[in-house]
Amino acid sequence: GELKHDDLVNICELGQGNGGIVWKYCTFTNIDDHWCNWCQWFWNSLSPKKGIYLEVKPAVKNQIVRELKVLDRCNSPYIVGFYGTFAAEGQINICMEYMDGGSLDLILKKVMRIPEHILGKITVAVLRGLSYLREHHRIMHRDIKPSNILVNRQGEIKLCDFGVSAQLIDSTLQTFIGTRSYMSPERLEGAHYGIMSDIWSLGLSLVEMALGRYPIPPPSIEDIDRLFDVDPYGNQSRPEGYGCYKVLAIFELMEWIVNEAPPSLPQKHFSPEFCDLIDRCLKKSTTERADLNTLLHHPFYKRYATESDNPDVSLWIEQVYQKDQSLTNDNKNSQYGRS
Ligand SMILES: O=C(NOCCO)c1ccn2cncc2c1Nc1ccc(C2CC2)cc1F
Ligand SMILES: [Mg+2]
Repeated sequence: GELKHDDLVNICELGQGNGGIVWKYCTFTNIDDHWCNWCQWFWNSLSPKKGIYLEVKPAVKNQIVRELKVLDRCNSPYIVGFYGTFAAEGQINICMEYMDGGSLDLILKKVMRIPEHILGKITVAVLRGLSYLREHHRIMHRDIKPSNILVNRQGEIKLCDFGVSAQLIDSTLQTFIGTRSYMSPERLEGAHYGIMSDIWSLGLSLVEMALGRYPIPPPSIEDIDRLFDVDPYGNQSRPEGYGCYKVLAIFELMEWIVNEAPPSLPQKHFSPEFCDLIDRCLKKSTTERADLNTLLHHPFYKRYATESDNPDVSLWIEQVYQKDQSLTNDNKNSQYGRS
C-alpha cells in the first residue's frame, strides 16, 4: 500500500552517491527475513538514488519537484525508471531504477575499451532513448556522456540525467562545468543548439568508449595500435602512450573542440560502418551532421537493431564483473559514477 513517511523512521546513511548522500530507509519493526527482504526490495527499487544539493528558495525547489513529475509519464525500455522525487534538507531527491551494472564511465575504468559489438548495442539504445524523449516529451537529453548511460545485468542499456526540468537546468548551469567537454562546438560557442548537439555528444562518447580514453586531443595511430596490442580483459594498465598525452585544461579543450578537426576512428581497428557513423555524428557543422532519423537508418544502427534482448551485453557485463570484483564495491557507493 501507500508508503507513509512515518513508516520510515530511521534513516541510516550508506555512503556518498555523486552529487549527494545516498541512504537506505529502514522500517521500525522487528528484525526478521521479511523485514530484510522488504528493505532490500525498497533499497533496490524505491530508495532515492540521487540527491542534488541546491541552495535555492523553497518556491524554486517546489517548481523543480513539480516539473520532475513529468518523469511519471516517461516509460521506455531505454530510459531509467522513475519512482518519485521530493525535496528534503536542501536537496532534491530523485528515486529511480537501480541499474546493477553501473554507468559506462565506471565500466570503462575497469576494461581497456568497449568492443564494437557492444558499442553497437549502446548506439541503438541511445538513439532509441533520444527518439523517445523527442517524440513523446519533445525534449533533448542535453547531457549525453558515458556516465549518463547505465546498464544492468540483464543487458539493458538506459539513459538518465536528461533535461526534463527547465528550472533544474537553470539552477545547476554553472555547477557542472566538467560536462562541457562533451558539448558540441555550436553549444560551446553559445549558439542555438538542439537535438543535433546530443548527436555530437553521442559520437564523442562512442569514440571515448571505443579507444578507452577521452579522444581530445586525438591519440596518434601508434597509440591506438598499442591499445589493440593489449588484451582488453588483461590486467595490464593502459599502454604508456596514454600516460604521456597532454591533458588539456577545460578551456583549452573547449577551444580545441571549436577550432580543431573532430576525432575519428581508424578503419584499421573498426568496421567501415562504425567509422562512417562516427564521422557523421562528429561533423562540426550542424547542417552536415547526421540527424536522428538519418542515424536510425544507418547501416551500423541496422546491424544491431535486430534483436530486442541483449544476451551478448549481459554476458559481457558478467565478464567485466568477473574480471574485477572491485566494480561491485564501487557500485554500492557511487552507482552513477561521475556527475
Ligand atoms: O541529475 C542530473 N544531472 O546529473 C548531475 C548531477 O549528478 C539532472 C540534470 C538536469 N535535469 C533536469 N531535469 C532533470 C535533471 C537531472 N536529473 C535526472 C533527470 C532524469 C532522470 C530520469 C529518471 C531517470 C533522473 C535524474 F536524476
Ligand atoms: Mg549523471
